[in-house]
Amino acid sequence: MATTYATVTWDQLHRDARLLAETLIPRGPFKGIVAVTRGGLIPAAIIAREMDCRLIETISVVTYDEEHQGKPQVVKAPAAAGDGEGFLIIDDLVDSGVTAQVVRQLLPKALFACLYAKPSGKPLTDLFVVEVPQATWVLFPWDTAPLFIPPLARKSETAG
Ligand SMILES: O=P(O)(O)OC[C@H]1O[C@H](OP(=O)(O)OP(=O)(O)O)[C@H](O)[C@@H]1O
Ligand SMILES: Nc1nc2[nH]cnc2c(=O)[nH]1
Ligand SMILES: [Mg+2]
Repeated sequence: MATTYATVTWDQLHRDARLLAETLIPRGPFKGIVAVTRGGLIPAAIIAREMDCRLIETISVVTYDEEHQGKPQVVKAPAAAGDGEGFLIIDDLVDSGVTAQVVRQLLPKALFACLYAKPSGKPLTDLFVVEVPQATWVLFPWDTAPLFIPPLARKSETAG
């Protein structure tokens, strides 16, 4: 597990997805979007809305599966996207790049875009919005919940 965390709020995610849509529009039009589930679903929904795209396919890749000794498994293939020609692939992030590599092998003609990219996965993307250090763990809004923090004054009372 990474040593530091980067928390992404709903607002930030929405802004970053809109920024990505803005840079993607001149690269289109696209026949459809392939969302990499599950993390790519919400970014893909925001981008599809901005790009006025209604054909949404999904691909699901499980990478950390002990049963298959860590070999990535495609548990849902993107049947409607063929070899990817004219399609846009959306994921939330690339880290090691393993997921992106599997997706690209299945859809070699598609464009791969994501919101956040760590250095190892970056070469596998065509477009991303923000680079994140390799040792940082990105906390997405769906991974987190607001937490009560005691006032500083009360904290020092208990410490004293
Ligand atoms: O570059 P990688 O090292 O492959 O990591 C990136 C992938 O990891 C996360 O998905 P995860 O497999 O955790 O599943 P989820 O999208 O269902 O949460 C993230 O959404 C990317 O798809
Ligand atoms: N939420 C989350 N999932 C990941 N999967 C691989 N890297 C990451 C990360 O930094 N954050
Ligand atoms: Mg994912």
